[in-house]
Amino acid sequence: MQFINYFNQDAYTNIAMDAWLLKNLKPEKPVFSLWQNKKAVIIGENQNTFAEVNPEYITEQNVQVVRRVSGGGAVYHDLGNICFTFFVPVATSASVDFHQFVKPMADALESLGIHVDISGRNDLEIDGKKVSGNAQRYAGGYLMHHGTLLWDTDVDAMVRSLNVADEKFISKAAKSVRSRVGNIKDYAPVGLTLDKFIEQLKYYLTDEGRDSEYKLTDAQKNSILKLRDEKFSQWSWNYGKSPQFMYNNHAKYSGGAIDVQMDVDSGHITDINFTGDFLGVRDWREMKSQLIGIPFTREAVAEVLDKNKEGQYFGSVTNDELLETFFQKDEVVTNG
Ligand SMILES: Nc1ncnc2c1ncn2[C@@H]1O[C@H](COP(=O)(O)OC(=O)CCCC[C@@H]2CCSS2)[C@@H](O)[C@H]1O
Repeated sequence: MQFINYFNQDAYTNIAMDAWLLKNLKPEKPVFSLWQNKKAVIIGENQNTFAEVNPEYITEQNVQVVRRVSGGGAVYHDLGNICFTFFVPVATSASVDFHQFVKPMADALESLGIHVDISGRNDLEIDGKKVSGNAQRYAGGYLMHHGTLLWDTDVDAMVRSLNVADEKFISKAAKSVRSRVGNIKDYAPVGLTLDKFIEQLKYYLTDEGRDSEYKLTDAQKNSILKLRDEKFSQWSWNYGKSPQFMYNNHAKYSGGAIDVQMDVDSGHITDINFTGDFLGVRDWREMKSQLIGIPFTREAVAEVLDKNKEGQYFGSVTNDELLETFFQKDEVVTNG
C-alpha cells in the first residue's frame, strides 16, 4: 500500500487532512497513513462536545478539541498514541466492513510479536484492555477507515479529559462507549521504541517498503490548511455542531441552592431558567434575555453575569459560584 505523509502533529490539521483526503484524494488503490496528534480530544461526528469533555482540564492542559467526520465516540490522543488512516475505493457504502481494516492492523502487530484480540466491537484488545478504537466515513465511492493505537498514552490525562457519561446533558447525541484501556508498550518486546514501532508498522503495511510514498503537492497541502482554518479549527464546528441538548445542574452554596435548566442549540443558549432558595435582591428574569443567544462558554456567561452584578439577582451567591452552576459537572458545595 502507498503511504501518505501527514505533515504535522496539530489535531486541527490532521482531522482536516482526513476529511479533505477522503473527498479529494480519490486513489485507485488503497493508501494509508500513520500520524500523531499532540494532546487532543477527538469527538465523533454526531456527538455533543459539551457533554464529552471536561472543560476545566482541557483548558488548563491545552488539550485541543476537534470534531471528526466519522461516527463513534470521543477519544483522547497524545504523542503516545498513534493514528492510522486508510483511504480505499469501494463500490458501495454497504460493502464496508470494519474487520477488513482491523485485521491487517492486528496482523501488523502480530508481526512485531504483539498478540492482540479483535473484540465484538472491532476494537483491538490485549488482556481484555482496549488498545485501539476505529471509525469510518464513506463519501462518493471512497471509504476512510481510521483508528488509534495506544502505545504509551497518559491514561490519567485521558480519563481527566473525557467526561463521564453525564446525566446532566440530555440529547440524542451519540454517546461514547467507555472501556478499560491499556498501552501496547506494556506488552511489546523489550527494546521496541515508539519510533521503531511506527517504522515497523509502516514497513509491514507498505509491503516491506516496496510501495512508494504518495506525495502531496503544495496546492493540495494548501487546500488542507484552508479547510483547517475555515472549518476544523473553528468553535462553530467543534462545539457548535453539537446536536441540540438540554442541560440541568444543581449546586448548593452558603447563600442558597440553585438549579439551572438550559436549552442549547448550535452551541448557543436558547432558553434558561433558574429555581432554588437563593434570595435575589431583584428578579433574575430581568437579565434572562441577555443570556439567551450567547454561546454556552464560560467567557460569554461570565461577561453577562459581570455586567449584571449590581442587580444581585442571586442574593449572596457570587458570580464565581454561579459559574459553577453553569459549568461544574458534579454538585458543588462551597463554604461547607
Ligand atoms: N486513543 C484511544 N484509543 C483507544 N481507546 C480510547 C482512546 N481514547 C479513549 N479511549 C477509550 O475509548 C472510549 C471511546 O470508545 P468508542 O468506541 O465510543 O469510540 C471510539 O473508539 C472511536 C475511535 C475513533 C478513532 C479515530 C481515529 C483517528 S481520529 S479518532 C473512551 O471512553 C475510552 O475508554
